[in-house]
Amino acid sequence: MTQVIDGKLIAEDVLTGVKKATSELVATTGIIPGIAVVIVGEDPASQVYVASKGRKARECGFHSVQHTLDETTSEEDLVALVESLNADEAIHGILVQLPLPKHIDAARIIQTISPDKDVDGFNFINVGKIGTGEVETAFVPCTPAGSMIMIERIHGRDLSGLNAVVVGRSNIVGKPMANLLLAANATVTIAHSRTKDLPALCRTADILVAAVGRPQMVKGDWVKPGATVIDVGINRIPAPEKGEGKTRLVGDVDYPEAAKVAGAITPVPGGVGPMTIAMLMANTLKSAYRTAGKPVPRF
Ligand SMILES: Nc1nc(=O)c2c([nH]1)NC[C@@H]1CN(c3ccc(C(=O)N[C@@H](CCC(=O)O)C(=O)O)cc3)C=[N+]21
Repeated sequence: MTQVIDGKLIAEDVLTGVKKATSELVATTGIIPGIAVVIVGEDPASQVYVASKGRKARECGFHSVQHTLDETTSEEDLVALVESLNADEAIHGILVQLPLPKHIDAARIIQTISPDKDVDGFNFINVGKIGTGEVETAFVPCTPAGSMIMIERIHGRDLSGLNAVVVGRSNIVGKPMANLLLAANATVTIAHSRTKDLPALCRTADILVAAVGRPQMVKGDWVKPGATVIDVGINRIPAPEKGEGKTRLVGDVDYPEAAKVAGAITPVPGGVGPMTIAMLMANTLKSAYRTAGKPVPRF
């Protein structure tokens, strides 16, 4: 039987640990973990994610602030806001929601966030630490970190002897994911749009991670029987069966087909998405513990 990896459940596990560690930190040091989420513009999908991040942060007992800036905000104003958050002692984690409007240089904004508050793990310092195996002291990007916890539930921490294929080479998911799998001793291949015979390569994977942003691209016959499939995609597609103009969420994997072949698979929704938010809380907690000079709890 195929095991459905329940992201909501595992995320709740992580969040329970975060809540407990937050109470301990507050009780022993008076430090309240603080997170700032910055959003530029009114993209409705982004608003939904940002709202749920704020809600989870408050559930964890964090201090949570949101800055919603106008679509026309200048790059200089955004840099100034990030610098003020860098200097704000009540804030341990800063997240600037991506994508940013075209007139803003996202790379500059990401590098402006202090590496010590970079809970997204996108800053060069954190990217470099993960690339050199310094995973413990880095902020690990939330989606790959959450995916690794799900993989750990199936295979344990040591992936020696397992072939992992990551489809997608983004800085946000594909590359850090590959580095984490490598750090866990998997044999890792990164595939992308220029890869020759992608289906055949995917069939070599004991662990297949789909992070391409193309709805239902990974088909059932790309999956090795018994493999673990991690679907990072979140795509909204038309769902005429639900009524005129309605949509539904699907991943980058053709779930009904792939679920028949896989040993374990993450659904969409309810898979990697909830884990991403949980890891954002875990990273913010980690940052607050570091500020307090206390050993960071592990999840
Ligand atoms: N700096 C930055 N960091 C991010 O981590 C970041 C970002 N920018 N920009 C946008 C994306 C998207 N993202 C999601 C997180 C959780 C769900 C999630 O929990 N999704 C639910 C479904 C939600 C729904 O129904 O729409 C699920 O998969 O079950 C989705 C999307 C984080 N992002």
